Amino acid sequence: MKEIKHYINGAYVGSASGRLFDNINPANGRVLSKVHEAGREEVDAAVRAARAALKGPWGKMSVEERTAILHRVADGITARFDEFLEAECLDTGKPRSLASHIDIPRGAANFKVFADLIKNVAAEAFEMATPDGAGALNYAVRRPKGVIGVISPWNLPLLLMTWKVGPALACGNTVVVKPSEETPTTTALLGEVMQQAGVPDGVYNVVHGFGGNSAGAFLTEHPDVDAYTFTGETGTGETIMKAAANGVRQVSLELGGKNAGIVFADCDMDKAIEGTLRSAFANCGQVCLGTERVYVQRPIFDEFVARLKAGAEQLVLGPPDDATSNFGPLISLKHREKVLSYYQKAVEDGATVITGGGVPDMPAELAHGAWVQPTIWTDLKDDSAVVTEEIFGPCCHIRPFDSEEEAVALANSLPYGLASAVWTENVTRAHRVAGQLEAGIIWVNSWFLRDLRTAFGGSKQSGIGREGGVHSLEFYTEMKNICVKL
Ligand SMILES: NC(=O)C1=CN([C@@H]2O[C@H](COP(=O)(O)OP(=O)(O)OC[C@H]3O[C@@H](n4cnc5c(N)ncnc54)[C@H](O)[C@@H]3O)[C@@H](O)[C@H]2O)C=CC1
Ligand SMILES: O=C(O)/C=C/C=C(\O)C(=O)O
Repeated sequence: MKEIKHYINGAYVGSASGRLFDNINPANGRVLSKVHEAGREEVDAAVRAARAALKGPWGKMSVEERTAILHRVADGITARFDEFLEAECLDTGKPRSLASHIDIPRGAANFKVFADLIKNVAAEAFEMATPDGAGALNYAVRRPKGVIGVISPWNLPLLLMTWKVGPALACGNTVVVKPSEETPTTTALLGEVMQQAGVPDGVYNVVHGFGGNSAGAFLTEHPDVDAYTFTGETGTGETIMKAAANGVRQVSLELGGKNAGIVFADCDMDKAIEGTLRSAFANCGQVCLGTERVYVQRPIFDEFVARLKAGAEQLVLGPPDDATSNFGPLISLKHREKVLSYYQKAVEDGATVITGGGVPDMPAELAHGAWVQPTIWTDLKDDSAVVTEEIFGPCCHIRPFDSEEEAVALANSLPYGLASAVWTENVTRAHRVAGQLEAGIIWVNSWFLRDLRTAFGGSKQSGIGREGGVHSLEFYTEMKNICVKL
């Protein structure tokens, strides 16, 4: 059986404790590999390696040399595209069509974009007057923040991990990554690519394990990490923030959502249906930006519900190696329990189940997989847990509204504020509504259209800080003002 080891100081190493855990294929429940679980000892070794590497060749490189290496990392991912694709699909069960268009290409792009950005970004300068008339000149320089702890989730493993590692390395930092215990493989594989691309030892380190009382907690409690970047559940974000408060370390948190889609009667119905289908069901609903609450203006409500139902029922469930499938399993049986508990709650709360609501019949070889039906409900009250809590599954509740004000109030009614989608052909209304929505990302007549130069992150309990473009540079560098008296 294949073993997945930590990658520390440029070498793959096992755990001193010898503790291993199973990496399960969620499509069929079989064990894919055995993963070494890091103890404090391995986490400490990884942090020490990262600290030392800041003072080694990496810290002395020019921006040009560093960014040339990051381009080679991106090219290395592309050269081994099929290996990354296979690993990501086995770990997550997601369709190849999805991972080959989004996850793996973004893994490479995340290095190129930030390598190019760091070369071209200017820093500020201010001339100031002084009483003696000679003046002074202030100018800013950016310096790496230091050792960055990266804690990444399982839904878009390579994409979200490199979204943090790409800019962190472009800015000259070193990293210790703790990938999700559910999806360790592509993060481990990236170590080989880093080595071949000429990334010095200790710059990219990986420790495997779980969250609480395991590698995740050991990393966030480690006093020699300078900052943390995390994507995942809001509660986990709170725990990490508390740990980071010791020593006043900075955090960038991209957390949960319960995102609203608002569909006006003047929308282009074909586009709204296509976009809402993707936003509710892509990646089996396991995208933090996904739409779990759909508000539809009353004149088109029945037609919208009927068409979304038809679209959901056309999804083809199947494992990644089935080229006809476009809908995979959830990440694990444990996560399926959580999603099914909301399916049950919806019925208890009086929902009309428009489609789905349970576990599909799958062929015998997939019977132990984490399969669940795409599900649509109507008729729930606004305070039902199904409508207010993040489910992170392939499901949405559709509710009618009458006025624009009502739709905005409903969308803004929860403590989350990650993303929203607005569907209307009225440009004035689109701008007006987008301006009022309390969310970090608003899509108008689209969903998951990503320009990596833009600010990305959540408001309210959906996160702290923004990454993307220059915002990533803000987080991953320390800006220093130098004031020269002339
Ligand atoms: N992208 C997103 O927004 C994601 C949201 N979720 C949400 O979170 C729910 C629970 O899923 P989990 O995998 O348990 O998410 P999680 O937020 O607990 O896990 C994400 C990462 O954090 C690590 N982690 C967990 N506890 C930690 C701790 N105390 N200290 C340091 N690191 C820790 C995990 O090992 C993993 O690498 C899901 O049902 C979903 O609602 C989960 C994954 C991604
Ligand atoms: O950076 C992106 O394009 C995608 C981000 C998606 C998430 O953060 C998520 O699903 O957790």
